[in-house]
Amino acid sequence: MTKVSLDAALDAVLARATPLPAEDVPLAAAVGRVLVEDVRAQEDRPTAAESAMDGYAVCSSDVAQAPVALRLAGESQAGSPMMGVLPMGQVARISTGALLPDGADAVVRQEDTEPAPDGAITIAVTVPSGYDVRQPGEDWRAGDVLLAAGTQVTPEALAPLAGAGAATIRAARRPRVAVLATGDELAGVGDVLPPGWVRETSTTTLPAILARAGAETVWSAIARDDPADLDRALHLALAAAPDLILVCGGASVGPHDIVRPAVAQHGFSEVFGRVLVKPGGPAWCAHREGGPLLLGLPGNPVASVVVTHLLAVPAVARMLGADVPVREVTATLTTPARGAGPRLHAARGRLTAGANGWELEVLTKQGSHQLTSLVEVNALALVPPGTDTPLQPGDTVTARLL
Ligand SMILES: Nc1nc2c(c(=O)[nH]1)N[C@H]1C(S)=C(S)[C@@H](COP(=O)(O)OP(=O)(O)OC[C@H]3O[C@@H](n4cnc5c(N)ncnc54)[C@H](O)[C@@H]3O)O[C@H]1N2
Ligand code: MOO
Repeated sequence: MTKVSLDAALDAVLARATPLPAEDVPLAAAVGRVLVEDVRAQEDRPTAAESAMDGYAVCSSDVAQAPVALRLAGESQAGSPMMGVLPMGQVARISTGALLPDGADAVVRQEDTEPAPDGAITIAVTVPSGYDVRQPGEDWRAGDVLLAAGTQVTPEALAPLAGAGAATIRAARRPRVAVLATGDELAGVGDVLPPGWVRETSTTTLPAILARAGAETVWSAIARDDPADLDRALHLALAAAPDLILVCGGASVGPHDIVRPAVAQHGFSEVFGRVLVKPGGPAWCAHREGGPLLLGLPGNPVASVVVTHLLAVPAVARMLGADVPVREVTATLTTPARGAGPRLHAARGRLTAGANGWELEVLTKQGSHQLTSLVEVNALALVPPGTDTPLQPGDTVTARLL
């Protein structure tokens, strides 16, 4: 069984996590997807000169001697432009976003006008040409690349995509994940808890973490520590055509840890067998030609969460075609942080913005069976291997954001 550093484990996982085939994605479902093609604007934005304010479209030379009363020629509303040309010496009522009539070159705001006798309008101020006018193409020109291939779509970027007429985008499809929890002692969240059993947490938690990363869980189940049950569950998991399988539990060295041989029977070969990280030491990885990738997660529920963040989330990012983001900051410890001998210690912590930069509190109850710290955790303190003396408050540590 090969034991590797966390960096080597991540390299091995990423080497086997390739971007998935592209598909057309409706805009409403595009957040988190990574573009495989540039998105170009279909037309200029704005398409023509339009008003930035509610008021009156004028010819700036007509109001050079303001105050001046001018005849009202008509109205240009957003969506219903004024037809024809604005006659010299006249104004047109205009609303924000309405097309500027031909012959006008500026807008006077409503507040700077007053009604005058006979339906005329008194313009109280002078305005230069172009005043309060949105110029055609000032946002972008037809054909401009708005989002380049490789960009990951954010909720905010939906506005320019929609504004540019991109009803669909081309992006790698979402990774499909299967999650299998194993153990005779696992009870469902709503079940009566028999003595000696424990409520199963991973089939709820891990899909949620991976959904945030952009994956969809297409299958999940609990299997018993029984070769036939496990074999059947693996058949079903594979039938769901996943790109990534997470198998939780049975990773360690006990007599009921039968997952590795069961997986091998399905044609998988081991990529690595243990990782020098705490929690998560028994994490392992297996692969078979043509996929899927399989990550074996330690049963201890916190270890499975930590390994999902450290290895499965980057794999999902790579399958989506994204750069694997390094979301790390240097933080000052407000509590001690222990090392874990030759292993990297990924201690659950709470990162906050202090007066002098990021501060990290290592949370209490660091046992990998203890769920309490997951209520507050928002970062992992990465204490390097070989840290024999605990780090102290005031020392700095690398914090990985979750
Ligand atoms: N002799 C050794 N014993 C153990 C070692 C070791 O190196 N030598 N490693 C320890 C570490 S570290 C971990 S982590 C666990 C991992 O063990 P397994 O992957 O075989 O997990 P299980 O034995 O099946 O379960 C461990 C623990 O977690 C609970 N569990 C399991 N699955 C779930 C789930 N889906 N939801 C909630 N809780 C779960 C299970 O009831 C056990 O309490 O091994 C140590 N032992
Ligand atoms: O490393 Mo285990 O994964 O501590 O609980």
